[in-house]
This record gives sequence, C-alpha cells and structure tokens, in this order.
Amino acid sequence: MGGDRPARRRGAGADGDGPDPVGRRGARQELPIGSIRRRRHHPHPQHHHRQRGVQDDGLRHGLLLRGDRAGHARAGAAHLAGAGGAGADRGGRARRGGGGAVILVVNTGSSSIKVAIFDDALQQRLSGAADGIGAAAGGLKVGEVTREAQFANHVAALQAVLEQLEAQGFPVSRLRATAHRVVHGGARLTEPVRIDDAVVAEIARCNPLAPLHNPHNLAAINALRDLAPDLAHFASFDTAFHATNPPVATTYAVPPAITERGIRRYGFHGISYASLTRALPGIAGGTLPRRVLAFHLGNGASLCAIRDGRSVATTMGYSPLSGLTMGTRTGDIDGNAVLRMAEEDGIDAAARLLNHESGLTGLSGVGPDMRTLLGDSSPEAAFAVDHFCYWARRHAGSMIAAMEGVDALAFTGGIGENATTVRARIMEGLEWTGLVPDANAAGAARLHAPGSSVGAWVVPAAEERMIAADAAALLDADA
Ligand SMILES: Nc1ncnc2c1ncn2[C@@H]1O[C@H](COP(=O)(O)OP(=O)(O)O)[C@@H](O)[C@H]1O
Ligand SMILES: CC(=O)OP(=O)(O)O
Ligand SMILES: [Mg+2]
Repeated sequence: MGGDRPARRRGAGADGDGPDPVGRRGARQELPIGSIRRRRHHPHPQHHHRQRGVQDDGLRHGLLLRGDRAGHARAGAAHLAGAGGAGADRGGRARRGGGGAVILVVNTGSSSIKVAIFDDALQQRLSGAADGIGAAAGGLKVGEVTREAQFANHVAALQAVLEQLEAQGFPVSRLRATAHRVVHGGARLTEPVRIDDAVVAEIARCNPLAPLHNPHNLAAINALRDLAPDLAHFASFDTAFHATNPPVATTYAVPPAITERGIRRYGFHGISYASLTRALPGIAGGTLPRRVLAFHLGNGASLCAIRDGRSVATTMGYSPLSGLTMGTRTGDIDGNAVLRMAEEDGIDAAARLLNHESGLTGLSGVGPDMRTLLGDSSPEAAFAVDHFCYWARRHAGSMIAAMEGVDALAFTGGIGENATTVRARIMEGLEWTGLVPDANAAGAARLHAPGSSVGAWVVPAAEERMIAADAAALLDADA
C-alpha cells in the first residue's frame, strides 16, 4: 500500500503544515459543491444544530453548500445531466466504475486525504489521495489520474478528490455509505459507530487531544454529511484497538481527579494494528503469533504490543505526540521541559514546536520525510535517522517487557514497509530477543532467517479496507 502513496514533496510534510496546533478555531470548512451532485436533497431539521468546532483554514470559495442547498443541488444535477458524466444516473447507463453501490472510505491526515472505494465484497475498486494540503505544492492522484495541485485546506482537497471519483464512475449518488478514520475517540468512542450529531459532538470534544488530526477528520465528516445528509456515515477510531490496555498501562501517575478529566493514555494507529492483526496470519502462514510487536512507522510512528490478538501496551499516550521520534513530533519529552517552553515561549509556540517543528524535521533541519533524509549526506540528517532507529529500539524493549517476550515483529506504514535500512537497523538492535534478521530485501514480506526463534514480517498497511469492513458490518447489522 505504501507503494500507492503519492510521493511527498520536501517541505510538504504530513504534520508540518497544519496551522492550528491546539485546535482552537471554531469555524467550519464547507464544501463547495461545484459539479458534485448531492446524493438526495432532503432538508434535515437536526442538521442546523450540528456541532461545529471544526478547523477553518480561512478560505471559502466557490459555491457554498449551506448557502442555497436546493439551488446548488439543482445546479449540480443540471451540470451532470448536461455533461452526461460517468455514473450520472443511479440505475441506467453503464458506469465506468461498474454497477452497484459502494462504500467511500476517507482517511484524513494532517496534510493529506486518502480515499478508497470498496464494493459489497470489500474489494477495493479505486483509491486516491490528495497531499501537500496547506503547502505550496501538493498533488492529486485518483486511479491513474495524477496531477500537481495546490490545496488551501482539507475541504478544497476533498472536493477535488470527489470530482475525480465522479469522473471515474463513482459519484456521490452511488455511495452506500461513507466511512471515516477518526484519530481520537476519547474514552467513550471505543468501537466503530454510525455518525449522528452526538457522535460529531463527541469527536469535536476530542479535538484538543489530537489537534493535528481530529479537526481535519471532522471537516471531512461534516462536508460529506452536508453533501449527502441521507446517507449512512460511519467512523472507526484509531484509539479503539487500545481499549483493551489494562488500567496500569493507561493511567498516568497522577491523582484520580486528573485521570477522571480524561488525562490518560489512549494510544493511536489502532485501525492499522487491527488490520495488521487480521492480515499477519495470511502473510506468515498459520495462526497469529501469541506476542506480536507491531511497528507502525509512517509520519506518525508508534509501537504496539499485541498479545493474543489484543493490544496490551502502546507507545503513544494522551495524544499522538508521545513515544517514538516522528516526522515533526517530538515523541517522549519531559513534562517539565514542556512547562519551561510554555513559560518562556508561550503555549501556542510550545504547541507548534512540539507538534510541527520537532522530530525528524527539528533534528535534521531538512524535513520530515524519511526517504529524503536517507538520501541526504548532512550529519544532521544522519543524526535524525539515528535518533529514529535508536528510540524505536528502546521503546521496543518496553513493549516486549509489557507482553513478557515476543514471538514476531511486524512492520507497517510508509517507513515500515519501504525503508529497508531503517528496518534493518531496528532489527539489529533486537537480536537479543532471538531474532535472526535475513537479507531484508526491498519487497520481501519475510525479514527473518530460517531458524530464527522470532519471526519478522512486513504487513502492508490496510487501514482503508479495515474501515470499510467496520462500516459494512454496521450496515449489515442495521439491515
Ligand atoms: N521507499 C521509501 N524509503 C524510505 N522511506 C519511505 C519510502 N516510501 C515512503 N517512505 C516514508 O514513509 C513516510 C510516510 O509514511 P505514511 O505511512 O505514508 O505516512 P502517513 O502517516 O502520512 O500515512 C515518509 O517519511 C516517507 O519518506
Ligand atoms: C495518529 C497518527 O499519528 O496518525 P498519522 O500517522 O496519520 O499522523
Ligand atoms: Mg499514517
């Protein structure tokens, strides 16, 4: 899957460009419908009371959906009728994308939106991504169509993606449901859910806990709920897989009154870990190893100790800031150091520094992109890569202790799937576990030598398929 991802441009790193690090802005982005036809026009009384609290990048352009719903629905329909575009009618002409209703999965990251279309058999029919959102240079790739683009904000990027999906046979009118990755579900949203106003409010409540992610997740959810109010919309949560962590793992050593305020460890990348747990037996052959140490190494990076298929410990905590060194995030840092920065530089500057200007970017002065760093000859870039590998190994020791040993390692995410030298350096540091790494060639799924007492595997990230499966299960339960 990593191979499908559009190349990231220097300076357009995943985490570095979000302009609102503490998620304080209240206004919402709105989706200019342009040529996109709303699925059905059906004014919704509750709709006007929906929780907002979504980031607004400050730009409003084109036709705003909420300005004149009926008018735009008519304009959109007229445009489609005139254009005779692929998939312009629900039951009639053959569409380029083939027949049948589909699920649209939306994975909104800090500077990218990945989408995928799944049919009833959960076969992926089309995938796409817009990246470099908010940066000077971005890109759009949907199916075989690729172009350079500049996206001022997530809603503009979503619109471009939807237009391309429509052009390739998957208009909004053909959707059975939309299904979203939501990074932070807090303590209450611990299973996939159908989105209603209460769910939106709860997600918005978690915005300050995942400032690089939740506001963008909500922007996409609100835009699609506006566009297709009658459609079923679902959310799967990155935090949910870790709901099985014991209290001793999730509780910070603070008085209970603080914990009750929600200040505890949650953990993230859970959709990726859930999907890895399902996929590993098929890749490794046999049943799921009893103790799996999973490495999700992307722009955000974390580890998860998975015992008997359940998360028992993970490196991220209250927010996706802690644990490993990341593209732009510090990973673990002493609370008193944070207080000092807040005191001397102000809270906003400290939040920006911790979330956007640190990690590989801060250490190297080059940027967050591992591929770029590996090709950079400066000592700073080399030190940033050293730091990443060293802390991945150190945290690995902690995860192994939490599950009292390890039977298999599994690497996923853009770095985990593709950066062979990074993987090799992490594995070299774990040979004390009984792991004997193999040649570790690019493209290999098996990374351990014959006779190694610990397995090591590459598991392509399949978050989108997992989210589609969650939504399909809820649709079936409703039927
Ligand atoms: N061939 C490669 N070699 C080294 N690093 C790579 C390669 N392909 C992707 N990456 C790295 O993967 C990271 C992005 O991971 P990804 O999982 O796509 O991020 P996101 O968190 O945005 O989903 C970047 O640091 C990128 O440089
Ligand atoms: C939770 C998180 O860090 O996500 P991402 O890797 O997409 O930034
Ligand atoms: Mg990711």
